[in-house]
Amino acid sequence: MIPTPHIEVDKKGVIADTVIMPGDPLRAKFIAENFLEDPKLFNKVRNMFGYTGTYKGKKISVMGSGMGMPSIGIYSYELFKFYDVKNIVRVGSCGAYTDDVKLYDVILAEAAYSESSFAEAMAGIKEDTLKPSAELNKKLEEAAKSLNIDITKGTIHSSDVFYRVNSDDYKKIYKEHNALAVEMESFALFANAQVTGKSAACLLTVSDSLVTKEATTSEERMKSFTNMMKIALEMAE
Ligand SMILES: O=P(O)(O)O[C@H]1O[C@H](CO)[C@@H](O)[C@H]1O
Ligand SMILES: O=c1cc[nH]c(=O)[nH]1
Repeated sequence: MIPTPHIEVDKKGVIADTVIMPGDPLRAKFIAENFLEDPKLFNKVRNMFGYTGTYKGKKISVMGSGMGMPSIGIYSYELFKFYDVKNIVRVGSCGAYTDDVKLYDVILAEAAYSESSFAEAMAGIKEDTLKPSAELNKKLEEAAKSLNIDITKGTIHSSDVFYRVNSDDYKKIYKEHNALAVEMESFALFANAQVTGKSAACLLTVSDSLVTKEATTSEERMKSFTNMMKIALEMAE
């Protein structure tokens, strides 16, 4: 079924085996324009920009996912199921739940805990914690090491809500699930990888802290989170 309702590509092979996937489509544009050689725009439906180019000679794609599980649920499923994409590496921003991680630190998700009904609605998956591909994580760790970039490994929280009436709710989630930080997509991405037999992983950069209330600007979030981008690209290479 190509093109799909949300991706206008009508041929297989235009999108690479590995897709680097930030939430923000402008971050996808930034990665394509600053890191890929000869990037070609393949999708602009709903301004969800997707590009294919090469990195150190290897074909690679980068595409935005939008915010939240319904959005990444659509894009990652279409990429895995209809465009034969094998690997999706999310590169996102997150809010720290603990002082152990600081602004700009890079986190490699070892598991995503969520209260979301996405996985159960999608495929009857009842677990509230889903795992990324162990193989992709190993390669991402090796890539980070080769680039001399420190990463923190641990569980993350994939939340359906950005704003909570009780802003201290995170303390309970941190305590019960040992989640280092919060973002809004990985649980659905990992569920779709499981359902389609493909591979997914997630690197996050700490954009703000629920503990200290420090925060980066939206400009910084779009452009300065380059360490996780370099790790993901190096892994694909
Ligand atoms: O920076 P991205 O990848 O969009 O990730 C985080 O930022 C958004 C919220 O501001 C959510 O999508 C969350 O997961
Ligand atoms: O989902 C997110 C992303 C960044 N910061 C947060 O507090 N939540």
